Order: sequence, then structure tokens, then C-alpha cells
Amino acid sequence: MAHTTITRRYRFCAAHRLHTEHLSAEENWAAFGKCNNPNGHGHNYIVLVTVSTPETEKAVDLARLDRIVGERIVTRFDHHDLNQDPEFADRTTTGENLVLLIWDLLAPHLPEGQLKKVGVIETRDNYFEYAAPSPV
Ligand SMILES: Nc1nc2c(c(=O)[nH]1)N=C([C@H](O)[C@H](O)COP(=O)(O)OP(=O)(O)OP(=O)(O)O)CN2
Ligand SMILES: [Zn+2]
Repeated sequence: MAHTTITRRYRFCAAHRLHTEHLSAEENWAAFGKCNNPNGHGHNYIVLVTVSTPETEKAVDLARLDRIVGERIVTRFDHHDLNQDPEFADRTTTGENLVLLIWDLLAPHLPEGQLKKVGVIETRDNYFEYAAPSPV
């Protein structure tokens, strides 16, 4: 069945430090280099949310999508330190972990099966993505 997809762009600014309590100071530095600096650093994150709808269903309204992403993601992370977020208590604040967390925070609030992909642009050169597994 034909599907249409829409990708909408959101933004937030946040600080983080790549660090894990499971490694020593030296091991953290070896693993994460300058991103392990104790003072942390910031990014202007861009989040790309892709929803897809079969032609027989009504697509999620963009105003509703904005509200969900605003409440669940932007308000939660904008001008915050990601390392202080409870979901990162035992996970490093990598882009890989952030994109998975954003997926997990959004999926339960969207019509079942409509969330297809989440992308996070962290820097000019770093893009992280998680996509729903294709049905077999
Ligand atoms: N596997 C991962 N490695 C790194 C991540 C990550 O999320 N997953 N993140 C970082 C840092 O957050 C860092 O801010 C990005 O580092 P880097 O690419 O070095 O960014 P710069 O803009 O400073 O790039 P330069 O190439 O040094 O100019 C690191 N690693
Ligand atoms: Zn960083």
C-alpha cells in the first residue's frame, strides 16, 4: 500500500559531556578525548522526525506533532545539561543514545506505526539516525 511521509525539523540547544562512571578518568579520556572535558560543551541539536501514513489513514496533524515533540523533547532538553537527565544516569550522552531516547520518548505518543525515523544532527559533520525496522 502506498505511504506518504513527512519529515519535520525541530531544534534545541544543550550541553553534554561524554563520560561514563564505568571507566577510570584515564580510560574516559582515551575513549572520548576532548569531549570528556569536565567543563562539558554544547551543541545546537537539530532533530528530524519522520512520520509515514498509509493512504487509508489520516496523517498525524503537524500541529499535534509539534505539540508532542515540543512537550516531550524540546522542553525537556532545551538549555539543559543532557548528563543531568535521569534517562542518561547510566548511559553516555552520545548521539547514538540520544537518537534512541528521542525515539522512545516520542513513539508512545504517536499513532501506532506512524513514527518511521528520528535523526539528530549534532555538529556540521555528525548525524545520527534510528529507523523503525521494516515489517517482514
Ligand atoms: N560514537 C560517537 N562518538 C562521538 C560522539 C558521539 O555521539 N558518538 N560525540 C562526540 C562529541 O559529542 C563531539 O561534540 C563531536 O565531536 P567531533 O566530531 O570531534 O566534533 P567537532 O565539531 O569538534 O569536530 P572536529 O572534527 O574536531 O572539528 C565525539 N565522538
Ligand atoms: Zn558533543
